[in-house]
Amino acid sequence: MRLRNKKQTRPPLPPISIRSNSNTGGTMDISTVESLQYDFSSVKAATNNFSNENKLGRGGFGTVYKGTLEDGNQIAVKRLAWDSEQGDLEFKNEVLLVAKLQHRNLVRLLGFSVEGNERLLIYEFLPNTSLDQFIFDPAKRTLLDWEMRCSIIKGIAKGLLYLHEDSRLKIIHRDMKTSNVLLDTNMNPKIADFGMARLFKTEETEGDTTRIVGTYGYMAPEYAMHGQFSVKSDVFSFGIIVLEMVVGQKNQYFKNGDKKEDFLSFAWKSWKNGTTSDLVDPMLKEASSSLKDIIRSIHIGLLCVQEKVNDRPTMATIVLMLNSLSMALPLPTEPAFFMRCNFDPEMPLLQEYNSTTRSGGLGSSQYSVNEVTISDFVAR
Ligand SMILES: Nc1ncnc2c1ncn2[C@@H]1O[C@H](COP(=O)(O)OP(=O)(O)OP(=O)(O)O)[C@@H](O)[C@H]1O
Repeated sequence: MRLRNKKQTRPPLPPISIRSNSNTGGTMDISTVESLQYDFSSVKAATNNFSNENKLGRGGFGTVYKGTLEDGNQIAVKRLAWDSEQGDLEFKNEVLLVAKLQHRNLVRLLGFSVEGNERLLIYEFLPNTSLDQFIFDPAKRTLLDWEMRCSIIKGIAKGLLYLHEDSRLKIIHRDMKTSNVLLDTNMNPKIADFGMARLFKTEETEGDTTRIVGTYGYMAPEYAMHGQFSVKSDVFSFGIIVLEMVVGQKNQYFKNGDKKEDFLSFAWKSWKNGTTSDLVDPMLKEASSSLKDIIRSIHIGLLCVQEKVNDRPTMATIVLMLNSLSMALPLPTEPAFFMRCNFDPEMPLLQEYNSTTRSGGLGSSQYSVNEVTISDFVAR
């Protein structure tokens, strides 16, 4: 059941004109807006006044709370750290567009609430939280056997394909990472935070931007360094996720016994030396009879993180590669970031790039390898 909407308390809003990248855009009437609009005070009550006990986590766009509606239904409420100049109407336009994107592998946006400067997004609640909390946790990781990891990888790929090609809009996620993949009760993956670049009024079409939304370690170099984003920068991030799923470690560095090595460098070195199985999570190696399939996933991951943007496959091709084990795969070329030689694991990955490629650049100390979302900075 939906919370009481604002029909009785607000003057009617004008019809909203929907902008769309496709030809299917049109004009949406007031009833559509109102069906998605939640009453602010009811959401506040559902989250117990945005209490700390209900806090699920905090990301680059704001804080997420668990909420329980009067009828007992659970929701996740993202209280946006709103610094955009975007007006109410434009915000509502964008929410309407994003809410229309519905797919089994996307977190469902149920609605929104606006009150003064407050902006809330209301999502379906996913009790198993995010993939990072499983794959990087030594105990929980054991719950993810190869079959499950493979099905999660395929689900993420399908969700991204929908965003890139199959939805009415062409959405480039720009911040794909394991913490943006939520898991439902059946461990079906659902991509979160898609459309945030739209809502925060950063440019959404392919091209150059001076406003970077993304997380170090997952960001394609052309995006991190030059603000150039495309579906292929999402493919790069997807490749990192695939590798992390197989390796069972964050992409910061690879723990090779007592040694720490740069994640992608080690992956590439192992591939070149024909020792790719060294990368595989020992837990998978012990339990699985599908080492060949696991190595194939590493192969696909390496194709996604290739330095040359055009060499990276599209999500459509990746879905095919994942589903058709007999499909021949091209040989990967060197990944991006591989040129780093003297790897210092304490040094954030892109600091080197910042110091060499950005004049003003980022305040380096506040950025870590893959923990921080950069939601808005002027790069050049
Ligand atoms: N719909 C949801 N259901 C359950 N938990 C959620 C939901 N959405 C978010 N969370 C939890 O809240 C945490 C914070 O989410 P949020 O998307 O704000 O941050 P993030 O993904 O960690 O970072 P970023 O903003 O950089 O993407 C997530 O890690 C997840 O555990």
